[in-house]
Amino acid sequence: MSYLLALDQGTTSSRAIVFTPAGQPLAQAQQEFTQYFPQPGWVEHDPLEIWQSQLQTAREALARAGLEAAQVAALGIINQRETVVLWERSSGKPVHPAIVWQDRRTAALCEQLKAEGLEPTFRQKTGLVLDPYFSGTKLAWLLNQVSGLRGRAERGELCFGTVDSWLIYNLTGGQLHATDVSNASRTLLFNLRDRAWDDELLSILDIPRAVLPEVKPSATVYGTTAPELLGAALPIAGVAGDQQAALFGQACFAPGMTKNTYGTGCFMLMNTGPQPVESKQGLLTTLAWQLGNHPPEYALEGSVFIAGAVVQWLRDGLGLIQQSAEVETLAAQVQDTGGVYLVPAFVGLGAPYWDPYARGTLVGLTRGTTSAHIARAALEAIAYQSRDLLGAMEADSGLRLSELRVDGGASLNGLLMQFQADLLGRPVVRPQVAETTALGAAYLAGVGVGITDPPGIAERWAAGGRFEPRMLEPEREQLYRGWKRAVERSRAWAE
Ligand SMILES: Nc1ncnc2c1ncn2[C@@H]1O[C@H](COP(=O)(O)OP(=O)(O)O)[C@@H](O)[C@H]1O
Ligand SMILES: O=P(O)(O)OC[C@H](O)CO
Repeated sequence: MSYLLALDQGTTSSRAIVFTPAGQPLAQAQQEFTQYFPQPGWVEHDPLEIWQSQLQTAREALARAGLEAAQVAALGIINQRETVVLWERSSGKPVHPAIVWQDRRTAALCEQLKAEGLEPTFRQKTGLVLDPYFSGTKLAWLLNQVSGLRGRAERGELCFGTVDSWLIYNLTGGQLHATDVSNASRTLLFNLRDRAWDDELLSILDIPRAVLPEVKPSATVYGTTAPELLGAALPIAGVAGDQQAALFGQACFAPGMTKNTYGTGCFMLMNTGPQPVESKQGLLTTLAWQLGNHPPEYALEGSVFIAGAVVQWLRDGLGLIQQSAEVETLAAQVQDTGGVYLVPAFVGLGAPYWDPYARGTLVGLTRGTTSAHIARAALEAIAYQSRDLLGAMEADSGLRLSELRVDGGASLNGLLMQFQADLLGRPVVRPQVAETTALGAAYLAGVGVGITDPPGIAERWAAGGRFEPRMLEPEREQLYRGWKRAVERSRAWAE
């Protein structure tokens, strides 16, 4: 009876996993969906394809687990964050393709807001920076650029949501227009301390309140699914952004505990406890979660836009490998990159640089450079970007990390994890259950219906692989200096 169903709506695929009450995955289903690149720097998804793929995976996972929906105690939703969906309140029809977090179309609007001196206001109230990454300027773009939408939004005919809201709306048969605090904290419209939509920010971006969802805790009963969808009315009891959910799934409950997720991008989050910590190093301050009526917890976050996606580029763009996992064998053909650095600034650079005009750069090539050197440079770039984040995080928090908990698709790569440990000079630890983000969704839902709690989750967390640093400090620092030089070459390129 107390199985938990996690819906993990990621950037490139929808996934559903059924977990046992003890947090072990029982069955899963996954579906990739289409990525649209209508113009350079633009990235879109079809909201209906997101919904359909998510629903199908939920049904498949339940079928594979051999469970009736009625045996599931609760459902949790976690999602790619910041991506904007706008739909008709009455019919549920999207009025535009979803604008994905990676989309850079609002770079000029962000520049304009900065030129008007508004960045400190956004930073102080939301913990974010003025970068096209976040939802607010994407929603403003839709209302300003697509004919007819503003009037309809003002009349209350449209709903805005991040992907969690879109799924909640569909799962409840159009009954609920809601989001959780962690997703709201990624919109540029939400006041971190008041935990409410902020009138001043709404007015700057000219967003009518009527489009906004109701904001709720991350673990609480939102409502129930329409019974015909999954075969029973399941309580939706956990909702969070996927990166915050991974922090939860990694049991990072004490201030200072940190995880890094290596998926499409790389997202390092440090729990900072019940108070938001302002970053001086270009990191974000974000809401980690709120469990029922308890006070919320906050996190510092470093967001890197391209991590595992650089491996996809080696596969799909360059054709160097057939499958992502083959990158490890190719990179292992050489001992080092032979001085080659790849800066994967394909959609600009996120934390701590925040340069939407940076572009991908490959430097240090010689006649001796082979595909193996490039593959190795691609993997190392993921680790260098994470080192940038860790350095910033330790400077902001004043803490020194004793180890880094890792998860996500690319964390399965042993060569990358060893290089990461070497480059950080700290142990890197992978948990036994690799599906940490989905596990976070299940746990949040479990907390929402009162069948689990953080101490129980922390007790169940168990280490799987552990990578000890082996590199000597002079080599580590020399390599890292090279990376910093390479980053400089990539910057302000598309300006
Ligand atoms: N063995 C591997 N080595 C490096 N990268 C990998 C490996 N396996 C998968 N990846 C990368 O990990 C990413 C998928 O991880 P996942 O956690 O599922 O991401 P997301 O949730 O962002 O879709 C892809 O970008 C893929 O290229
Ligand atoms: O889809 P993922 O797992 O790469 O996560 C995307 C992030 O939530 C974007 O902020």
